[in-house]
Amino acid sequence: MTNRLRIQTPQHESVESAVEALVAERFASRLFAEDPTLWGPEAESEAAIRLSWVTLHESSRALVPDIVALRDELRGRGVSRVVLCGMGGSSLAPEVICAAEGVELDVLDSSQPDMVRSAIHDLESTVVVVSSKSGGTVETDSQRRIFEQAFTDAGLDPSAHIVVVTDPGSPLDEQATAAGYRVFRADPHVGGRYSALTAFGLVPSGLAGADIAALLDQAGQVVADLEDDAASNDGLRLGALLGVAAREGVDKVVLFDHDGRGLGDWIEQLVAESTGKDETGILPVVALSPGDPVTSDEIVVHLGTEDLPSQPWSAAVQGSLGGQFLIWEVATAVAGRILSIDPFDQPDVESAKAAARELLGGDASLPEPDHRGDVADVYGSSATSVADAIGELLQQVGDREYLALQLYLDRWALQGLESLAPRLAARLSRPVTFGWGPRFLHSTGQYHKGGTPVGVFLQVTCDPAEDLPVPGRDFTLGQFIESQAAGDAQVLRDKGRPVLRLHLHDLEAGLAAIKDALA
Ligand SMILES: O=P(O)(O)OC[C@H]1O[C@](O)(CO)[C@@H](O)[C@@H]1O
Repeated sequence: MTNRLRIQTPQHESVESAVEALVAERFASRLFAEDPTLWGPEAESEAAIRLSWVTLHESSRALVPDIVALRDELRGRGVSRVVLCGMGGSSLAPEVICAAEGVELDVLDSSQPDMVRSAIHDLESTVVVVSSKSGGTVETDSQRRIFEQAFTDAGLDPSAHIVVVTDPGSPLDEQATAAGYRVFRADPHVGGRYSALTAFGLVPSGLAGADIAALLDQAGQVVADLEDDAASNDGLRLGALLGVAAREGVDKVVLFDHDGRGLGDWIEQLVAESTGKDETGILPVVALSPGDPVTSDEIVVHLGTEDLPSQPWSAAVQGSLGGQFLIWEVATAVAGRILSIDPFDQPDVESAKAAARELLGGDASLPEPDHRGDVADVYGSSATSVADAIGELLQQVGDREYLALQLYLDRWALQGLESLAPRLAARLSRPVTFGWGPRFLHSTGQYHKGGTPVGVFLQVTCDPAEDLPVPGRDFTLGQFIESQAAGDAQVLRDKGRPVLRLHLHDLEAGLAAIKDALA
């Protein structure tokens, strides 16, 4: 498939001169030579260990035969269902790769007890890929423990059904090696959100049946263009467009994927976690239809088409999936350069994790609700009904603000709730993002806490139908997800942002009340 980028901007000269400056300083060839000095002295040490993604189309080749052989061996044993346990960069790329090829992959990126429990079935024919770069992400570690227990209870050997992807020497590497699991060690010089073409993207996708060799070929085909110090370089042009737009205050990017492969969710993490820091950045807004409402501070990007949207700031990006991964990674690195931020760290993600750890470990107490109700408890508002609390929150969405809907619910069971976002955006005439918790904490979570401080937040949590203990830990998943929501709310409030949390005791009635109030 031909790769093609079309852009439209009212600031043609500024974008052109940004591209010319990048060409003059040989940004592209230096990036592909892994030059860590491109983002300034403060970013240099992190960049020095994060740039190997530019060569993955070649260096990841060696993985392909091993993954295909394991897939054949598993299928020979009747193991064909693949569940992926992993958060953010450890799960978003495989989700897109498998969706693009129409192969089944159950992506379990949640700590919601009902959702995790619903993944435990057909164990005899299931392989669980446990993916974590750091090897310390609590969601992933908890899922691993739960599956180990489930396999053992079913009389199955966990080592015959669990495959691990992690960085060499991580705590997970050590545990998994000791337990006799099959371990794929990823390239440690690639950050999570740039890891689509490492073992993190390839192992689960390949086991599920995707053509991973073709994906690497596709990436290889765009390298010559992307490393070229030329004004025609699509990575430079897209990055310059995003960076210049953000500098002009057009700092939200609406992403609509015409191919329906969910590429927007992958770009969302890449752009939000890479740029959303130092109180600046680009907020991605995933659109559900090409006609979703757009505000004047948004740039609209359509994926999988050559047809430019009609908005003044817009782009159309067409191409193979492997090519798109690389083009967006280069563009994000370029936008980071233009915004003078380090596109390879995520400094504010840790603050919410730390707050959740304190709440879970009993070092801090969970907040009491401001109002207790039969259907829902209210936190962060003096209102005594769902409708009034939401009404008050929406009052705080002014001309500069955006609203973030953050639902810590079972995303498999409640698919379709995403449509609340565009409907609300039409009502408010402001951008509205939608995130399933805790998935979004590893994606837009960095931007919400570290980016431009104009977010207004609605959190929804619920009593699980049935809680799930985490084997070997002194907490349940229900306690964990509540601590995650409360921890994130605490960090946001400390930063002066409005956060309303509605905790539903009756899921159906609570969601109906929320939908009514938002409508
Ligand atoms: O692969 P890990 O180490 O489990 O991390 C998962 C995700 O968590 C983050 O570190 C932070 O949310 C992401 O950058 C990363 O993709």
